[in-house]
Amino acid sequence: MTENVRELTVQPWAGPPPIAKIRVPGSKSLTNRALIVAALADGRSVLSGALDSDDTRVMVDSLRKLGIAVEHDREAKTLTVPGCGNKIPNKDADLFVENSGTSLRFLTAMVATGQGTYRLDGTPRMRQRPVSDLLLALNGLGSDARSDLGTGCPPVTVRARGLDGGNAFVRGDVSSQFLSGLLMALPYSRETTTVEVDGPLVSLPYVTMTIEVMESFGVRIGNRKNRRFDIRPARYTGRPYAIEPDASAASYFFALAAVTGGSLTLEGLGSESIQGDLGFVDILEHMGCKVVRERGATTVTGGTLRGVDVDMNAISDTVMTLAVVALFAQGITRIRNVAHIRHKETDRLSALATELRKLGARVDEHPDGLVIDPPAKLSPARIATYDDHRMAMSFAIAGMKTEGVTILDPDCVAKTYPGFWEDLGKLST
Ligand SMILES: O=C(O)C1=C[C@@H](OP(=O)(O)O)[C@@H](O)[C@H](O)C1
Ligand SMILES: C=C(OP(=O)(O)O)C(=O)O
Repeated sequence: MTENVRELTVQPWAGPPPIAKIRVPGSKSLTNRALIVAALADGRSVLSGALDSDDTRVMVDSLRKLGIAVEHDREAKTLTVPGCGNKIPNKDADLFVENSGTSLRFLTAMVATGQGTYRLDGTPRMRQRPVSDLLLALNGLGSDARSDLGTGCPPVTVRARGLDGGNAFVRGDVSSQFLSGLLMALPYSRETTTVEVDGPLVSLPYVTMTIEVMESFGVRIGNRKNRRFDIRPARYTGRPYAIEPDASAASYFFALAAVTGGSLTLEGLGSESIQGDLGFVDILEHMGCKVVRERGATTVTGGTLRGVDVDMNAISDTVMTLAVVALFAQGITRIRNVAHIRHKETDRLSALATELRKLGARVDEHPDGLVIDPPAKLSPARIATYDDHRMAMSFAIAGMKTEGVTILDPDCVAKTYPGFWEDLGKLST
């Protein structure tokens, strides 16, 4: 790969298809959940295998501003969290979460369990990402949480006086992070709370993940039926907690195996994984890859690829990865039911349509998805990344198969995977 400050031209894979074992860094979603739950807990937690990236750094910085002295051992990849036993030490804090959706939504719910005034803000893009449905739910439980500019987005001020409990409704079709944030905070309400999801719930596996992390720290959700959750007052207990490698990050290596005909084993991501995004390999299998699922590892071996028609609502962080794999398949690929990805780091459907077209694909953009008709031969292109780590990492895989793919602003991968280019480079050496 040749690199300068602003762009990176990916060197196509040369030589026999890759056969390798890889371990990607820790899961962003598990690290940020474990941090919230450990911070509220009684006692100390040691999180091992934790991710160290922009999204987890802003979470750690925010917890420190709340007075919770999280220690980070970079070498050992551990975060040590002295739980505050739900007594958030600082009564006034300004939290800046850059463009981390999980941090913004989870911290907003967490601080509402405290007593004090907390302001949360982020990048200009974070200021366009919705949060009002979470604020409405918190206000229904006795909080005073506002979107300061009246936009329904950050900046947010929470004047916290603890949560009463009772009945809450939360919308589920914009982001599952509202519900996940609420669920993690609600054991600290004064009374039992029943949360009901209004309408459809996107990204469902992330809610299951939330419940599993809560259970690992000793809190069980009572009833859980028809998108209705009963949460009784309870306390988390600090503990050692091991974080799995990130399944969304793994998707780029699974995709590389798929398009090169190689065989890549992702270690630490086996049949026991609690991350929905590992389901990405099911789609690759459908497209013609061979998939071996074991305890502790998953292997994808590339084959002749055919287009698919797939609902990706549950695993939408891998939409961009699939869209790039679709460029190398025979026939059309249709991706459905992911309108919610227009609210993420960028409008991902629009960004994908624009950049896939630069490579020569014919793309129809629908309100909730894309239809991708791959070209006979890809054109060289300069790929804009829209400050979206997943645009950069996904289109890197196109560059591993095609001459002349240049990724603009490649460092945006730092949001979840600062070592991505290095890890990809190591495979070819
Ligand atoms: O809860 C989580 O950890 C996440 C939920 C998903 O967001 P939405 O629920 O907004 O789809 C996902 O895109 C994000 O990267 C992580
Ligand atoms: C959507 C993402 O992140 P978040 O919502 O946590 O900012 C992502 O990592 O793809």
